[in-house]
Amino acid sequence: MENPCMNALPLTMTSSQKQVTVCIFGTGDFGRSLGLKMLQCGHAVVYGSRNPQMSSLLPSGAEVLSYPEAAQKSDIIIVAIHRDHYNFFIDLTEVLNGKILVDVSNNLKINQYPESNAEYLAQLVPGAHVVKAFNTISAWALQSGALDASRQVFVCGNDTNAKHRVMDIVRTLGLTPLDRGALVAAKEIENYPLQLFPMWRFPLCLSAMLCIFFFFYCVIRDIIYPYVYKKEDNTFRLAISIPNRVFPITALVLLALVYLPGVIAAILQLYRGTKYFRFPDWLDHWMLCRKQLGLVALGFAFLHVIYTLVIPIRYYVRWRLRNITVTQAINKKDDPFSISLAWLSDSYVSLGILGFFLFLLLGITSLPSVSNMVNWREFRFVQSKLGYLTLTLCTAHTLVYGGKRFLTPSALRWYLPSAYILALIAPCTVLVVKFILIMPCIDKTLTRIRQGWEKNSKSSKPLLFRKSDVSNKAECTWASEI
Ligand SMILES: NC(=O)C1=CN([C@@H]2O[C@H](COP(=O)(O)OP(=O)(O)OC[C@H]3O[C@@H](n4cnc5c(N)ncnc54)[C@H](OP(=O)(O)O)[C@@H]3O)[C@@H](O)[C@H]2O)C=CC1
Ligand SMILES: [Cu+2]
Repeated sequence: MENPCMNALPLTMTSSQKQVTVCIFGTGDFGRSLGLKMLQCGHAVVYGSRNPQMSSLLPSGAEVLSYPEAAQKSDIIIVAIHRDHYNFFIDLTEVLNGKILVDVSNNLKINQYPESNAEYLAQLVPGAHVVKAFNTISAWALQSGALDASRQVFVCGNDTNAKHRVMDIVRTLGLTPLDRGALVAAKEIENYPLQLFPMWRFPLCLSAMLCIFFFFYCVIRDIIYPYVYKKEDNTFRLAISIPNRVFPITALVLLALVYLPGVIAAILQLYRGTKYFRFPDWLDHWMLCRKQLGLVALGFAFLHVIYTLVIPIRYYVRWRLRNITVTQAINKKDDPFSISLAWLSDSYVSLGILGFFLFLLLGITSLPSVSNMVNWREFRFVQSKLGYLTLTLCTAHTLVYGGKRFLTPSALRWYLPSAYILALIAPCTVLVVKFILIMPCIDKTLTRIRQGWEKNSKSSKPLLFRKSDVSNKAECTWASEI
């Protein structure tokens, strides 16, 4: 069987680093799991507990003592206790002097206390070197070995030596330490496990809103309108026809919204004549979640593909085809073959296939494992050039589908145009503005601005960059160009 600890050991580790005696305060779930992992990885473990005799279910091979006794056995003490119970540390300040205290605690709410738990511990035991670590690893993951998704351990602390010793222990457990700097970073580290998909919230809410809007729009046009005017019951369209309209529309609008902030940012930079100005908050946030927007759009495009593939087996479609054929046979009259319709239909399908293929390619290259393997230029090429090509193909796919139908007055129902017309507004706007921006005269100015040139170089002072600005652009892996 594979050794649970050794599969990720760094090459530089020496055997002496492995044989550390670690003290763990608290014999609860986390203390037990971490102790077991440490024992498996060759460390000696001494537990500190309120009731050493009562402690059960502890990993065999570990010693259990009272808190003050256990503290004397090691100079690294992992505090696997909830913050509410830290008071007893006041009585241990002497014995903990000069020791490394590792705070693993989490809270129930973001920013629950004015200071981080680690800083609070440091205030209680001023003589100790407090290091924050391990809070992003769950007891369950430690026990089950299911650490693939969360091998990273954020570490921070004011004493560099103490921090490095903790990072060495983290490595011996087969985990990857990430140095987050001084102890002030503890608050951010403690908030991290409490976040619920922060970057996904906006894309998911937006797509839900778009879906709901277009769903009701289509219901009014395709179900209520025929019922009112022709007494036709089209409610069966709720199952496939309408979703297969809502999903591609949502996908196309979301894909356009991936590229819209980049276009807005370019216009802002041109207008201000400098890149050294902050973008407004909303634009900043929008740019940071472009990758998630793109992936949600890809999900909807996927649904559209599946819904389209089942069209030939639908009862309604088979009935209509049979009916048309029978009617033509009875009337002894057939439809002449229309070359233009054949062209339209084939181009529509072909544009859809190519658009979806490039869409998939964009999605795949935005995955960290793939994007880490390409250089910045290759990445920009895929995300920007291929991205715009995808948007163009998908927009053309929709335009060809509608053809002239979109513009005939009979397409209006209660003055409402086809939902596809609305869907085309965002992508067409992005493509037209982008087309203007890549005109040589404008593109030249924009490139100069991005290289640091300023229109009013004397008056404009550089402001601090934001996360989404140039320095961190690489983080945003769906669309990289602004
Ligand atoms: N469970 C998890 O998956 C994770 C937990 N953590 C953090 O690890 C710490 C421990 O969590 P967990 O093991 O789940 O919690 P538990 O409630 O299971 O264990 C807490 C331990 O704290 C000790 N303790 C000390 N003083 C007191 C007191 N006054 N009242 C109650 N218990 C006391 C107890 O050990 P004894 O009886 O031996 O004194 C107790 O077993 C927490 O800060 C938590 O946020 C972090 C990441 C993941
Ligand atoms: Cu389509």
